[in-house]
Amino acid sequence: MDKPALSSQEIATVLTEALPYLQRYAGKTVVVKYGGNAMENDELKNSFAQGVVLLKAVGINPVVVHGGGPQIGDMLKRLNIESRFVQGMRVTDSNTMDVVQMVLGGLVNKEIVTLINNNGGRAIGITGKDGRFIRAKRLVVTELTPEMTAREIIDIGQVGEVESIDTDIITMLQNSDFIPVVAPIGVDGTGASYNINADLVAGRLAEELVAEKLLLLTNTAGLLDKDDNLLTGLNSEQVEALIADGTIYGGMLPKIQCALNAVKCGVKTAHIIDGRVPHAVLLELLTDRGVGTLITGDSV
Ligand SMILES: Nc1ncnc2c1ncn2[C@@H]1O[C@H](COP(=O)(O)OP(=O)(O)O)[C@@H](O)[C@H]1O
Ligand SMILES: CC(=O)N[C@@H](CCC(=O)OP(=O)(O)O)C(=O)O
Repeated sequence: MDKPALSSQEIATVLTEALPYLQRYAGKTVVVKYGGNAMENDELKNSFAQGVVLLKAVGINPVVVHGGGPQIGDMLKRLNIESRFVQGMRVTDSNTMDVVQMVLGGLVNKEIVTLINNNGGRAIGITGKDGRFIRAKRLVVTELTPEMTAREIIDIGQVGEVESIDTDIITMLQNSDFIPVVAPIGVDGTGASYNINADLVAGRLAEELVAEKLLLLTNTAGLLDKDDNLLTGLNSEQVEALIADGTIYGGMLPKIQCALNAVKCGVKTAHIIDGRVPHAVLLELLTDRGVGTLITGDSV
């Protein structure tokens, strides 16, 4: 069925609605985290790539950080390697690390690069090992179960946290009109690889670049309350309360933590948005319609 055409006036309204946003964000950096769960189908992936290319074309600097958790999970299953998560992080032994590098650095990264390039952009895909630009260290995870008398460290293998980020390679690519596409793999001083949750990389990169915005695309309407209602705006105290009462759990934990850290560290706003909505990035950035949860450092 043909899509209903917009009238000329409606088209003009859409374009003029975008004008103040285009003026506000021109020359600014926007870090977009594209979660593996939001890469549901080809149409969605292509509309994401179109949005990123459009931003670059109008003088905004998008930096894409992608995940690929479900894609890693599928490949591990095909290879009969069992996988489990502890506090939202994939336990990563050396076989799993190999698969993480193949899937994130190879398949997913190059698929996004290809989609952006096919839509007329110029994307360059990198992992944190390129130029050693994401320095990582082992993430220490602890737990306290009723049987324990004190918190204990759990070994989750080659899972990393970001130690430092050298933004030179990103700014160099931006200045040459390329769109950086970053896979969340870090490296330590010995050259060992680390599997880092993509939200953590996106948040830290947004901080280091002092980005205007951090957009975290996921597979929910945003942050939901216990009755699945969308929470449109939250500050750090409200978020802490929702973590404490169990409303925020699993994969949403690193997402919300990195959004909070980012806004505390100078990123103007962070948004958790519905990556299942076609053109979610453009709707969030260039229209009056926000499409998810806004996180700010202060009261909202
Ligand atoms: N309060 C919450 N609101 C929305 N989603 C939540 C919440 N708490 C936990 N989640 C879970 O977090 C998931 C998103 O995180 P994740 O699976 O890591 O996605 P992504 O691949 O986009 O990073 C949601 O699909 C949902 O299952
Ligand atoms: C340590 C850890 O859990 N790393 C993630 C990296 C990918 C990721 O973060 O992907 P999403 O954004 O799609 O969830 C993983 O192995 O799944």
